[in-house]
Amino acid sequence: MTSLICATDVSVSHADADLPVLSHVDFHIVPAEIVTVVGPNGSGKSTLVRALLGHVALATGRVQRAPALRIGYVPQRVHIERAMPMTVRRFLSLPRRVSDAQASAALERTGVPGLEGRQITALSGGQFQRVLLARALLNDPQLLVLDEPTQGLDQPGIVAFYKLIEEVRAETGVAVLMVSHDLLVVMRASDRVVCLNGHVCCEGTPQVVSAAPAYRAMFGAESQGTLALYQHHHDHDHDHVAEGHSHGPACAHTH
Ligand SMILES: Nc1ncnc2c1ncn2[C@@H]1O[C@H](COP(=O)(O)OP(=O)(O)OP(=O)(O)O)[C@@H](O)[C@H]1O
Repeated sequence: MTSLICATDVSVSHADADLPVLSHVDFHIVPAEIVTVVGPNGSGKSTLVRALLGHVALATGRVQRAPALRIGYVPQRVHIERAMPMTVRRFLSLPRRVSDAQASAALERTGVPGLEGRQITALSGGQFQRVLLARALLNDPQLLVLDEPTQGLDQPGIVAFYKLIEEVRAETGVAVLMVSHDLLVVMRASDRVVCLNGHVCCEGTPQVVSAAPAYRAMFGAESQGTLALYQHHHDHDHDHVAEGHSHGPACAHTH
C-alpha cells in the first residue's frame, strides 16, 4: 500500500548540539494505520514528528509525503493557546473558519458536545484534549499527528482517549501517528510501535516490540508490565472485566 509519509535515512542535528538528535531513521505510515512512537525523554520523538511534517531541516535523508496530504496536527506544546481567553467555538475556527454545524459535529464526534460557548481556560484536561482533537479533525485529515495527546490525563482519561482514537479511525479511515509515554495503553491501541532513541531501536507490532530486548532494556520494569499484558489472553477489554479469562503473571487488575 502506498505510504502517506515515507522517510528514508533521516538525520537531524540542532545547531547547538554535538550529536545528531536523529540518526538514519526510516519511517512510514500507510492509510488507516495507528503508529506510535515511544522512547525516553529527549530521544527525538518530537523532532521525528517535526521532520516528517517538514518543519525541521534534514542533515541526511528525505521525507516524501503523499501529494496534497491533509494532516491534522496537535503539537505537544499547546499550553500557550490554552492560556488565551477564547471560546471553544472561536478556537475551532482557527486557523481556518468553519461553520457552526461543522464545529458542533466535531465536538459531538469527540465526545464533548455543546462546549462551544465555554472558555478554553475553563476546560478540564480531558475536555481540552478532545477539543484539540475536534479541531484537528475539522480539515477531514488523512493523517492525524498527535504529540503526547494524553499529557496530564489520569488513567481512565487516557484509556478513554485512545478508545476514541480507535473509534475515529474505524469511522473515518484516518491514519494516526502518535508520540506517547503511556506504554501500557498505547501498546494496546497501536497497530505498530516504533521505539526510538536517536535511532530506531526496534519496531513492529506491539507484541513484537514488547518482547524485543532493546525495548525491555529501555523501559525496564514498565516494559515487563507491557509484556504481561500481552501474555494475558483476553475475551474482554479492561474497561469491563468479565468472567472466564486467564491472568498473566504480572496482571494487576482484581475482580
Ligand atoms: N530547536 C532545538 N534546538 C536545539 N536542541 C533541540 C531543539 N529541539 C529539540 N532539541 C533537543 O533535541 C533532543 C530531542 O528532543 P525531542 O523534543 O525531539 O525529544 P522527545 O523524545 O520528544 O522528548 P520528550 O519525551 O522529553 O518530549 C533533546 O535533547 C532536545 O533538547
